[in-house]
This record gives sequence, C-alpha cells and structure tokens, in this order.
Amino acid sequence: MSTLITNIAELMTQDLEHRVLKDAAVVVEGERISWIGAAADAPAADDAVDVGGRAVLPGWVDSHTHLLFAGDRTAEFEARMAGESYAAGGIAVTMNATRATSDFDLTRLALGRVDEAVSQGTTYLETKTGYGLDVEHETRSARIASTVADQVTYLGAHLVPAGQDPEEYTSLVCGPMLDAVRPFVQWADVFCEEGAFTAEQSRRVLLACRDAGLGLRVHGNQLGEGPGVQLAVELGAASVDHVNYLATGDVDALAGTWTGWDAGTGSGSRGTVATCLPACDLSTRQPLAPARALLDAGVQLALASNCNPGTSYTSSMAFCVATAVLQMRLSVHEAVRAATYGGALALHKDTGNDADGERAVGSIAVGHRADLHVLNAPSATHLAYRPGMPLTYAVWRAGKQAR
Ligand SMILES: N=CN[C@@H](CCC(=O)O)C(=O)O
Ligand SMILES: [Zn+2]
Repeated sequence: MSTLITNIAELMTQDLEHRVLKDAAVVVEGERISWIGAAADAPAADDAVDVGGRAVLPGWVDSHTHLLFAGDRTAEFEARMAGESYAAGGIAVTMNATRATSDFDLTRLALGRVDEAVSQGTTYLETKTGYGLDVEHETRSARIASTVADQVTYLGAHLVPAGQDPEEYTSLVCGPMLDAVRPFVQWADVFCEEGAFTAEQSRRVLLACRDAGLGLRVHGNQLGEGPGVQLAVELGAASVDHVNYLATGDVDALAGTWTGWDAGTGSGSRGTVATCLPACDLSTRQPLAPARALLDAGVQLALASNCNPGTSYTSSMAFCVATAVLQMRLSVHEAVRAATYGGALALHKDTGNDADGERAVGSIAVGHRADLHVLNAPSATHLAYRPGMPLTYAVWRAGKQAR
C-alpha cells in the first residue's frame, strides 16, 4: 500500500544535504519513505492525500523524557515561581507517588503522555526510569517503559533515596538493579550534580552499565559548572543533557568528540551530542543553555522536552523549538534540525534503511521511517512566528497516520 502526500508548500527534509523543497511531494510505502521530490514529478500511488499547501517536517524525535511517574509537584513549582531554587530532592516526592501506583495506572499514565506527545508531532521518543529507585520499582518502570516508548534509559542513579548510604546505593545501581532492568533498556544515565551523584559515583555507574552493554547518557551541568560534560566525553556518552553551565573547556571537549564525524555524509564516529532542554531551563529559571555557542564550536545539538513532573511538565517540542529560535538565537532550520535529526543522532537512530526494520528517524529521505509532521502553516517559520499555537495538522508515525 502506497500513499502520495502532495501539495506540500515546504518540505524541510533535515537530510544530510539540509534540503528544503518547495511544491513537493512524498510517497510512503508501508512504514518507509519510498520517494520524495517535486510534486509535478510524483509517481502514481494507491492513495493520495493533498495537504493543501502546508509545510511538512520530520516528526519530532524527543530524546529525553521521564514519562514513568505518578503524582504532581505543583506546590514545588509554585514555590519556585516565588523564588525557591530547584533542588534534586524533589525527585523523592515523585518516587513515593510512583511506588504507590499500580502497574495498570502507571502504564495508563505513561501511555497518555505518549499520546499527548504524538498528537503534537512527536513520532519517536526515549524515556527513562528513575522514579522507582529500588530494584522492584526500577524494574517495573523499565518493563512498562519498554512497552510505551521507542527507547528506554535506565536512571537508577537519579537520586539516593533518603536514609540510604550513597556508596551502598551506588553499588545497588551498579549490581542487582542493573541486572534486573537490563532486559528492558538500551541506555544508562546518571544525574551527575550537586545533591545527586558525585563524579566518582557517576563514573562507577556509567562504567558498570557500559560493561553490561548499555549506551551512555549523562544529566550534567544543569545547576552549576560540574564534572558531567567531562565525564560524558571521557566515557564516550552518546549525549550530555542540560549543559546550562559550561566552561570554555567543556565546549571545546564536546566539539573535539565530533572531529571523527563527517556531518556531510553522516559517517565516521559519532561524538557526544549536547542536548538542550529549554522548557526545563524556563521552568527552573536557570540560564538557557548556550546552544548558539555550542553549534558555532561544531558540537552536534539536540533539543528535547525533558518531560517530567519536577522541572519540565511539558512534552511540547514546538515550544522548545520556538524558545530556541526566540531566545537561544538558533535559526528555525537549526532548531528544527536539533529537535529531529539531532535527537536521532543522540539516540543513534540517524542512519539505517535496511529491510530488517532498522530505519533512520529524524530526517525525510528514501528508506527512512515514514515519520512526518504536517503543520497547519505554509512554512516551519510559523513555529517561532506563532509560538504557542496548535500548529500540528497531521502526523504519520512509521507510515501510519497517527493524527
Ligand atoms: N535533572 C534531573 N532529572 C530531571 C528532574 C527530575 C525531577 O525533578 O523530578 C531533569 O532532567 O530535570
Ligand atoms: Zn531529565
């Protein structure tokens, strides 16, 4: 079954050539893109959809979310808006509410959040554990996460639960907890920050997880300059996320990880993606991450929602893109790229068009997964020009119309 999607005013492919086509069309065959080009040259297909002169982008790739949680932290948010600072300790409030919730309800809540994201144009997403924080509840979160998200990250090292010795808890995270979650996860992450895990504890966790075959990610440099970025670079993490407080050496170190990468062909060894989380920065009143400086230095960038109940209770990638343009000085093309291709790069899903289903996401090219986001606007510029407006008109996810 093939579908011709035509009358596209602007097709922002985010492919390796950064092509933006006018008056374009796309053919979707099964779950893959089989053709793109000028609408006038489009081949026949079984079915046709006229999108009426609207813009089409790749679906958002949200490479950083925390969707496995119950409860609410409105009071903490109100206190923050009244002048309190964000501190890692709030995670314990969500841990208690999450532990007290049944499997059925936790699944229902997570599925509802995925639906919210997809209805706003997200077609591929990662989510993390991190609100269970004992073997039973981390394993449950990982298992449920593996049924609702495309990729799952183990974040047992989110906070040391009250009353536990930090070194003993770190050993649990590196040992029995890791063994229990391992069947359900592809990545491991650690909150390397004051009030969470020290550099040494973080290194232990990351090394144990790397030995277990997991890819690495780091929450780093969110609340102050710290060791997160350097640790991520040293251990070859796929991404370091937050990156609000960076020393010059941090930017240079991140840029250095991309010297073996050919951005023109998407080949060579991938480095460490800097993932900026602007919705979180606003909600915690932290300085926005220096996305412009990172890009200018040659660092590959992702934008993600960081949807979670403490620091960023939104899955709106459009909001992140608008903020990146309006406040972080990215162009619309750069911001959309970071929220699509950049997320795919951070999740190692930027390449692949094999028959076995390993298909690239985050860019529109022949053989890639058919993840398309049709805007109710003639160009992607409207994402920043009309911030906060409901611009998602239609969504295809793996070739199926999801909205
Ligand atoms: N920084 C660490 N973890 C989350 C916040 C978790 C919470 O406060 O519940 C984040 O990415 O911002
Ligand atoms: Zn996070």
